[in-house]
Amino acid sequence: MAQNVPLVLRLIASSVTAATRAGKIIRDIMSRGELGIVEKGKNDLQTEADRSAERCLMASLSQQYPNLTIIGEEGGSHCEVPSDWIVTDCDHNVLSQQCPLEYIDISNNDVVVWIDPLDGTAEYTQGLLDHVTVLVGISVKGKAVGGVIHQPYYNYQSVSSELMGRTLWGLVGLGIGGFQREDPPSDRLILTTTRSHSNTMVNTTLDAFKPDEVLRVGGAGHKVLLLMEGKAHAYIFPSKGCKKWDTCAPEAVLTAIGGKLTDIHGNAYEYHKGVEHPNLRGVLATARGVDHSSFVKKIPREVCDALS
Ligand SMILES: Nc1ncnc2c1ncn2[C@@H]1O[C@H](COP(=O)(O)O)[C@@H](O)[C@H]1OP(=O)(O)O
Ligand SMILES: [Mg+2]
Ligand SMILES: [Mg+2]
Ligand SMILES: [Mg+2]
Repeated sequence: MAQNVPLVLRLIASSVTAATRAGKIIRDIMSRGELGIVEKGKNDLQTEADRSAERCLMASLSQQYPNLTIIGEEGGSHCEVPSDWIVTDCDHNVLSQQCPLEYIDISNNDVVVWIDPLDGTAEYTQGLLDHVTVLVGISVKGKAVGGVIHQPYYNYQSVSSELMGRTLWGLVGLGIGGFQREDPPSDRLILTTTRSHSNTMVNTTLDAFKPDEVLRVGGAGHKVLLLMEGKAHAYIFPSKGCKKWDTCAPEAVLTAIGGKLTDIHGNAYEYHKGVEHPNLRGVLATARGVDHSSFVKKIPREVCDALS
């Protein structure tokens, strides 16, 4: 039955189960306590959880979609993975959805999958566990249209390990699942930004908005969740450092819910397979119902010039 379902919907349905399995691997590695931290660059860590979660996602998706371009943050080799890391079942709720007409005839060549096996690595190593997400983004003809965000430690302070975690998905033109959206308050301005990759440009920009509150938290996935939960109006990161695998899934899910994610000039990023990986012009994302262009206009001129 799944074979009759259009590729994009099938991919989201497979990504929901694969991302959930990857989240279990991330929790198991933390419980064992051997993180195997490697420094990839300045302020840029990788752990055994990043490597193992990526191998789980890569093996699971490439087995089912052998002709698809799949790009993962950790760029790991395709070595053997434990058989119980390969999950090939689909989420039935996603499969039963009506696919928007524009994606019915999409072929393998039109699609690139962007995988961030563990977003918020710095925070993971510091025990800020609910900042961690697993991101699977699906781009079609260069646009971020589908996404899965799995938060393996959602509710970890209040429920047992079998009950913690949540997985949400979105497809532009269809909507979202696994999540109840909320609007941010109308009487105050709340911004969210990086906690581990801040600099003068970030702080100058935030000051220009005169916010009532700034939530400095980890992860691109986590910050977009805050926008969709009504806990912040905008996610502002006027700096280099984020990459396509950080923003593809969050952009798609946020767009599907009515929000927007662009560079700081208000222009969309491209996600085709030849694109450069870094998001060189920063990130600006706004919640549904928030005027994105008014945020673009308030970014200080010198910051725009530095990221042009
Ligand atoms: N300078 C950087 N070097 C490496 N990764 C970065 C950098 N800045 C941002 N990122 C990635 O973007 C995510 C969002 O940024 P931040 O948490 O600082 O708001 C980070 O969790 C990290 O993803 P990852 O943890 O998957 O490597
Ligand atoms: Mg990383
Ligand atoms: Mg990331
Ligand atoms: Mg990562």
